Amino acid sequence: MTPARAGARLALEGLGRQYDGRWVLENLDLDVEAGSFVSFLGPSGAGKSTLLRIIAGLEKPSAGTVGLQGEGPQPPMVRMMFQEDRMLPWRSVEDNVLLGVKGRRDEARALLEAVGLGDRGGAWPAELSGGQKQRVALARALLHHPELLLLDEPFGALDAITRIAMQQLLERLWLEQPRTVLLVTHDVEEALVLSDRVLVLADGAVGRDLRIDLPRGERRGHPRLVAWKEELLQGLLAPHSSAPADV
Ligand SMILES: Nc1ncnc2c1ncn2[C@@H]1O[C@H](COP(=O)(O)OP(=O)(O)OP(=O)(O)O)[C@@H](O)[C@H]1O
Repeated sequence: MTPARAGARLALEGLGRQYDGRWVLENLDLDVEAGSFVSFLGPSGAGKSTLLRIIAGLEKPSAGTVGLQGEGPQPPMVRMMFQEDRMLPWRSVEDNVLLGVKGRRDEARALLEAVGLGDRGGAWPAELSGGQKQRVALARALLHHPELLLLDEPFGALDAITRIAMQQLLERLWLEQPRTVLLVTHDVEEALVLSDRVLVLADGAVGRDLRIDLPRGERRGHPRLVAWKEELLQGLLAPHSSAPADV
């Protein structure tokens, strides 16, 4: 039984974004419950990153609104994590976690411990593996106690084993601390294993909205998960054959 969770509630209404007269997102309506873990799949160019950037406030929509309701009256804290680590190479790992933050060194150390890098705080970014750098990026995002965590292909550059380890880490941290998570991924299994809900973006809107009600921990290899994966892959492959320019 999943406990009642906090985190930000998200409401998108009539959201649209156009570039050079072409609508990448169009009239998109979406409600995301506080504390839920939602993944976005979709063919390349479907607008997944654009959507996350708009929700993060890094980009303005051409139409519609983004409604964010946090736990208190103030706007919720939102943090975004990207595929590349975006660390400053001349600062230590610990100082990278503390980027833009005064003090709170003990908290940064505790977070590095939580992501399995308790002994690497004094290292330079160049001394870390790709997976370790993404752990640092996760610690840096979590230091801000985001009520909404936006993850844009955070494990896309990692090998398959490291990727599964990172998925497990992310899930553990999410179960320990309530927050809303939106994950953009190309990995259908990653989406199905981690999410309460999987959304497929296609033609500027939500084409598929799947609730994953299988118990966490029993998902990998579960027949229903395998069937969903097959179905989603078929759907994702279909548009590619008719629109090779978007692949
Ligand atoms: N700043 C921009 N100027 C012009 N076009 C843009 C800009 N940003 C994104 N686009 C276009 O918008 C569409 C959606 O891009 P976006 O990066 O959001 O897709 P995506 O679903 O995240 O793709 P991918 O899975 O390949 O990362 C693409 O056709 C892209 O070329």
